[in-house]
Amino acid sequence: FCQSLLQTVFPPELRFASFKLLHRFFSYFSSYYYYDITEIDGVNTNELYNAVQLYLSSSASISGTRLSLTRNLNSSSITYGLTNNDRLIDSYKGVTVEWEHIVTQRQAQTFSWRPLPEEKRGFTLRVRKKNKQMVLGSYLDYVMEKANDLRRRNQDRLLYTNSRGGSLDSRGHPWESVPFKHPSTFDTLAMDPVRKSEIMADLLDFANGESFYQKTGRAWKRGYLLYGPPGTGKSSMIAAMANFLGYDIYDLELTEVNTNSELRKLLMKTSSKSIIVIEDIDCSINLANRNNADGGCRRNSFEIASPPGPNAGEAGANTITLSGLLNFTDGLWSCCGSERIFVFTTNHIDKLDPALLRSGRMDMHIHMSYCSSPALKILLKNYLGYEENDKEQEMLEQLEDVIEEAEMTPADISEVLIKYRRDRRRALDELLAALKAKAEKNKRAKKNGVDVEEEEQEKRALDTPLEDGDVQENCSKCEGEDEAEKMQ
Ligand SMILES: Nc1ncnc2c1ncn2[C@@H]1O[C@H](COP(=O)(O)OP(=O)(O)OP(=O)(O)O)[C@@H](O)[C@H]1O
Ligand SMILES: [Mg+2]
Repeated sequence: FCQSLLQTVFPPELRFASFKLLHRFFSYFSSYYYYDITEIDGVNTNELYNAVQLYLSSSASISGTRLSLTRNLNSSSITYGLTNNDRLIDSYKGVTVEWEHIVTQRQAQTFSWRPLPEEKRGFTLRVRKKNKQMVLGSYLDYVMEKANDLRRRNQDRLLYTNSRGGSLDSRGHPWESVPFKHPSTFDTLAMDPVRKSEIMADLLDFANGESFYQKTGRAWKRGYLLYGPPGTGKSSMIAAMANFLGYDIYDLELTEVNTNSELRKLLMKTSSKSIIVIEDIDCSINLANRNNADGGCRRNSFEIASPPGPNAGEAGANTITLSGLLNFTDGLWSCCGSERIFVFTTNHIDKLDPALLRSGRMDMHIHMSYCSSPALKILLKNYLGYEENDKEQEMLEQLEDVIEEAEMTPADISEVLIKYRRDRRRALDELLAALKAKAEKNKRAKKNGVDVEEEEQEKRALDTPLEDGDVQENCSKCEGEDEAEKMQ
């Protein structure tokens, strides 16, 4: 009755004006500002709405009473969202703000090119007047940044390969991507724990170092060289890095790339927050140490050795030079994107030119070596569920006595543990026997001056059955080149 009375006595304009006056009056005396962030801004989606939804999802998952659950395409994680009129308190650098999620029914729609959703959704941000500047400035930037980070982490990792060499597909992309779900993490990686935490700290420093790189005027990139015998965990380390940082991986097969400009196109099409990997760099780059006329040694010009091209007649080296690669990794091209990690792996660090190894290129050299005692404990724990204070303590001591001399790779040790994983005692006995046999062999070899590693690789190469047209590859896949040429 009152409402209808009001409507008859006061015309709509007067009512609207008085509401506006009242609103002004209250907001003048209120100590808060209110900011509305609607989901649809006109006809476009409001990016800030999505970012707030994602940002609050992490805290909502903890304190929200009624949540909406979503899972995006290509993601294995669930995102929690606030539902109708739910509110959340957030604090940032000592400032408290309140978020409220408002969901209302949309008035019946007149014709619209893009039908709008039935419900009108939005957030209202309540901020103390004195904190307005800080909230509208760094707080909202922080929300956007956290939301981007969450979005990336929620998305599954992608592995990009340049299987087409450097040529572009119909969309102008030189890379092909597949979902990358590699189980390797720093927990599963068997290596010295001290070294492992140094690497993780270095990676975090890099990922959180945007302002440092800006301040020092350095390109926001970092190079890691993983070196060591086959089967020591170099590729596993790369997967662990990607999972640890939530970065995608670009597996760059240099021998598929023909020219420096193709290489540049490939590298410029990589996204930030990614790891660019060149495995077995000593095999992809043929160290051609050329002497110039007067016999002096010109700066090594490296040509990429490549097996004959797709057409039988095409043979010989590509025109990519290592300096072309270094020009990119050195940052000349990092203008097109930052926050990139380069990882080169090799079985033979001694074959690499110091120019490649200097800091600023390969900033951190990581030696993935034969299994040590601390690494063995990690493998026993991961494969057999073995804990330090288990009753087989005496057996562990016997293993530790022989592990260094045996010089066995984690790959070989994992093989023994996998084979007998259902019978822990048997696994430990078999492992001890294998370690003792290897240590014995090393001792004999040292006495006769034989390089066991080389011998093992040749044995492995001979054991691998050759397919038709397959080229025998051994000794870190590159020394065998002359044998390979002979066999062609
Ligand atoms: N340090 C390690 N920790 C845990 N597992 C390992 C480790 N090293 C090797 N492995 C096991 O051995 C297998 C081969 O390891 P990986 O491919 O990482 O070796 P690699 O050093 O890259 O060898 P290559 O030089 O031949 O490429 C992996 O699947 C993994 O299960
Ligand atoms: Mg590898």
